[in-house]
Amino acid sequence: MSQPTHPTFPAATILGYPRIGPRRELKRALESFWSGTTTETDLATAAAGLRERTRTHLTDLGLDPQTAAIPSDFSYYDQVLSTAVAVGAIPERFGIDASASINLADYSRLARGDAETAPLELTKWFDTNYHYLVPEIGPDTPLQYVPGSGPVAEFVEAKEAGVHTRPVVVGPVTLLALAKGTDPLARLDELVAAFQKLLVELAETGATWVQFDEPALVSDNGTIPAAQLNDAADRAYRALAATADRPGILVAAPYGDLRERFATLAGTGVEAIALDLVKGEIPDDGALAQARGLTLVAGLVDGHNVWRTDLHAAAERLQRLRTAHDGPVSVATSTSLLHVPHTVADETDLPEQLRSWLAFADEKVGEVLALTAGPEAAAEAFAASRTVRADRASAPGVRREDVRRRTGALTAADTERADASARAAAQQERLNLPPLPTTTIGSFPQTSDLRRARAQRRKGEISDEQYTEVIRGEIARVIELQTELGLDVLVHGEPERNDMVQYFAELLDGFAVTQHGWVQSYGSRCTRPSILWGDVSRPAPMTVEWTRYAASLTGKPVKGMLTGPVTILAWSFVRDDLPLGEVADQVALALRDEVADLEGAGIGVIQVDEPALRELLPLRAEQHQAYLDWSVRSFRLATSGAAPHTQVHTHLCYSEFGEVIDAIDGLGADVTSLEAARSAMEVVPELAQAGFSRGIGPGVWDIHSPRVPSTEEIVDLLGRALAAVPAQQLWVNPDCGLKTRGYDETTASLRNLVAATERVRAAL
Ligand SMILES: Nc1nc2c(c(=O)[nH]1)N[C@@H](CNc1ccc(C(=O)N[C@@H](CCC(=O)N[C@@H](CCC(=O)N[C@@H](CCC(=O)O)C(=O)O)C(=O)O)C(=O)O)cc1)CN2
Ligand code: MET
Ligand SMILES: [Zn+2]
Repeated sequence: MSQPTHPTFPAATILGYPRIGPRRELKRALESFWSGTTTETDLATAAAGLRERTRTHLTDLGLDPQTAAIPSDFSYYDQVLSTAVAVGAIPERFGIDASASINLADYSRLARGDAETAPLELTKWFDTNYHYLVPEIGPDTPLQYVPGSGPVAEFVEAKEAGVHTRPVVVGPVTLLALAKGTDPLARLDELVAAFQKLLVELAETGATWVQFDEPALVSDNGTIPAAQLNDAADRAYRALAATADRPGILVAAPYGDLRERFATLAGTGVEAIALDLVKGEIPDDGALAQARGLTLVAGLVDGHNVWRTDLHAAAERLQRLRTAHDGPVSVATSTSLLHVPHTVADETDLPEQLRSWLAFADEKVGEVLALTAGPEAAAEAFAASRTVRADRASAPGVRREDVRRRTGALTAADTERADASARAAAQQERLNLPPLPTTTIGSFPQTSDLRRARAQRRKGEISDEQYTEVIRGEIARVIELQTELGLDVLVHGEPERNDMVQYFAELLDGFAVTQHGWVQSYGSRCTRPSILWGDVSRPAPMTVEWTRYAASLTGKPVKGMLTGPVTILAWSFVRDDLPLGEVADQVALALRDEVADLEGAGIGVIQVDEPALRELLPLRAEQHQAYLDWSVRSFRLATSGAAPHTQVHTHLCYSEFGEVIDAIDGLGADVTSLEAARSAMEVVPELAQAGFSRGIGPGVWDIHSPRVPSTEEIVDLLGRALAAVPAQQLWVNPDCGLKTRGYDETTASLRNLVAATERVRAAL
């Protein structure tokens, strides 16, 4: 069989670019479409404008507009959803014709659900704070390529605008590895057949290269056993490579190391493989021998963090790869730039020195180009890279002896509390809670009034005193609402927090925050990850006044609310010059002081959220234990200064808990609330089997959807939980905080939650 020939792969490229827009244009366009303020055409026009801007901008930054160097990787909501839709993998319950192009209302319905239909499940994308929609692929799910799909339309749009792009889709192995349903892998051949049609259509429209993202191949955390994954990669790419008329195939493996799967892919007939050389290693000579003639795309610029690249070190590795590999070597980012903000140039409020250490998406394009040009041609960039690294190493605040002395003096005793049953007795005596206590996870709806007040304070339009009054007014309203609803453990509602991590980062030393550094978390929702650049300490209490005020308004217990060390690290850009465990200890000690101050203010229940505990779990099994050791230890360090009669809660969400069940137990919290509603409480028996004996609050209300759960539904969920754990262990709460919900559904749902609890209590 004659191999198709393909134009040379571009020397410099990126694996993807942020699609939300430098001022979150896509967010605004989506949200106004969803609210009915604008039409589908308005949304499509806004998106086309963003894509046009991206192509022009990347061209201006120096990527070649003619040789497939510019990726076309747009998605209205999520790239996994968009790929699933392109191959027609749409669950029947949505009543959508999977063989035709989907409209944006239906596309949105898959992501968001509606009154009758539950949306696709949302979960974490590898070890990032990005969330994808879980494809549902069972034996009967339709799988057929939809002609004129997103990747083709986007390629054609760019071509007509004079830019020859490289379409990016999620690869077949990753799509199935992430899917739920009975044995998704059994559908591999049909899925590959659908992708073959995509390849043919792309070739017909003139595409020369296509990128398949296959991050599942760098992980062994998935549900598919390693051998099967390797075999699937082999089968899928042999078949794709055998497609008669097709573009060149680049398989990208971001977030880790392909290991033995590199040789597997190399043997399939694909033309190019992109390696994450930030997280992974250069393949050994034996593996490279099998890749002779292939293009290797060296991911040397970190797509997942914001520090400027050490260009000399990267150039040295590039040279090593060029020497060892018999074939072309290109330069790229290690991952899509989806995880970093657009540009440092917008951050005019950052201290100049810190700013000089950073590279966001646009600056990373410059680094890729400098590496491609080499140390001589790009002498200035190389010199600057050296200067800023030296400057960073010696800058004040990066290393603080007071902070290092305190972490250096820690002992095992600092992570131990009194015996759990003694604690439980002391807490019950103090709190006197009914069986099945009801509570919420912390935040109440973030209204536009609150966000506006924060924006006004930032611009100096209202004073700090006026802002404080707005927040106190909201706290009083939220306390009154919870009292009226009859909840048992109240919260202040977190109205003062722009974000559960950024809020703390703004109050801790060692962090900086950005003005425009928005990064997509899911759909239209974004965060501005903080930058943890130096040693961390707490100059003053951070939450005590708000909590004390809330507690002064009620006789019921009010839960203090903190974000845990692991989550603060996971949702920030963290310094790369100190082991994560040491950074976590610094953050934990700051939180430990906050716990002590909350206790001092008379607060008897304190929740330390760790929703990101699972997120940072390494993608390779042999690294799990070391991670769980430091992460669990840092949580315990933050919380174990609490007196026995202080009830410590924790909260986890947004993931499959299976692999971290023992770690959840290891956190040692008196009460643990977890997301559970969509999975019908399956985590409760898992915890019970693992011997978990402290309080459990499995979520009974899926707060990611506007649907109000009925009283009967909640009674049913509580019944399932009670089948696995004794009543005295069970708490009743929603899946997560309510900040993204409105007040109507919040009030109605909490009313049903309390009514259901009363019904179940009466039957105990
Ligand atoms: N960091 C983080 N990661 C997380 C979560 C989380 O809560 N935080 N939760 C999980 C799910 N992910 C989520 C991520 C974002 C949001 C979210 O609601 N984000 C908000 C922004 C939150 C925020 O930073 N708000 C700021 C800024 C708000 C804003 O847009 N201000 C306007 C002006 C406002 C006005 O005039 O009305 C502006 O700057 O232009 C504030 O409240 O102060 C959004 O996209 O809309 C929710 C969940 C997992 N990962
Ligand atoms: C993503 S976990 C959120 C926990 C936080 N306390 C809240 O209620 O919003
Ligand atoms: Zn949560």
